[in-house]
Amino acid sequence: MNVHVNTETSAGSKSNQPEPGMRVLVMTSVPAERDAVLRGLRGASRFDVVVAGVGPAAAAASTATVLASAEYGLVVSAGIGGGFAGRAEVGSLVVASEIVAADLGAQTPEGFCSLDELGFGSTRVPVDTDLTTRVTEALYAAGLPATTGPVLSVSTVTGTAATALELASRVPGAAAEAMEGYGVATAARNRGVPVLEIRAISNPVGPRDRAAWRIEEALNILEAASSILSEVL
Ligand SMILES: O=C(O)c1cccc(C(=O)CC[C@H]2O[C@@H](n3cnc4c(=O)[nH]cnc43)[C@H](O)[C@@H]2O)c1
Repeated sequence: MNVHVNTETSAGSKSNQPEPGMRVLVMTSVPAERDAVLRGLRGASRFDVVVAGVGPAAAAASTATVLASAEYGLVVSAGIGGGFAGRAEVGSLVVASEIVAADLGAQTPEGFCSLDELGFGSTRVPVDTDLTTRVTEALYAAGLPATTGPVLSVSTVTGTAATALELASRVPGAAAEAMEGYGVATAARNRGVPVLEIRAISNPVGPRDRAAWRIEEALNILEAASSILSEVL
C-alpha cells in the first residue's frame, strides 16, 4: 500500500452526511491514478490519497487499514473505469449513485443469482443522494462531462459484448464498471463513514481491446475532477 498522508489531525464525521471541513480519504488502485488526483487537489491538506491495489479484496483491506489509523468524514473510491454504451462515453466522468458488486453471487441453470437473492447480505452500497448530486452538478458546472448512475464493481474486467449486456440488464441504468468501489465502500460502511465513487471513463465496457484504452485522457479528466472535489467537499 502506497500512502500519501497529510499530517493534520482530524475531526471527521461518522454520520451519513459528511461535514464541511472533514478529512477525506481518496483510494485509487494504481499510482498513476493517485498522481492524477494529487495534481488536481494541488496540495489541499484535508485530503489523503492512498494506492490500494487492483481489485475488491486489495481495496477493502487497504481501506480498512487506513480507516483504522485515522478519522475521516468521507471516503472516495476514484480512478479510471469502463463506461456502458449510451450511459458514459470515453473521456467523461461518472459519479456513483450506488455501488454494486455486480458479479457477487452464484451461477444457476436459470441465470445469475446475486448474494441478496441467496440471502447472504447485500451487493449494493447506497451513496448519499445529496452528496452525489452536489458533486455531479459541480463537475458539470465546471464544464466537465459528468453523469451519475450505478457503478458496478467486478472481479473480472468485462471482455465481451454478451457480458456487457448481461451486466446492464442485471443492473438497470448501469453507467460504469471498475474493480474497487465495492471493496472501498464495504470498508467505509463497516466504520460508518460515507462513501463516494468517481470514475473517469477510459474505455467502453465490452469486447476487450486493451490497446484502445484512453488512459491518458481519462487520467487528465480525473485530475480536473479532483480539482473540483477540493472545492465542493
Ligand atoms: O497502464 C497505465 O498507465 C495505467 C494507468 C492508470 C490505470 C491503469 C489501470 O489499468 C487501472 C486498472 C483499474 O482500472 C479500472 N478499470 C478501467 N477500465 C475498466 C473496465 O472496463 N472494467 C473494470 N475495471 C476497469 C479498474 O478499477 C482497475 O483497477 C493503467
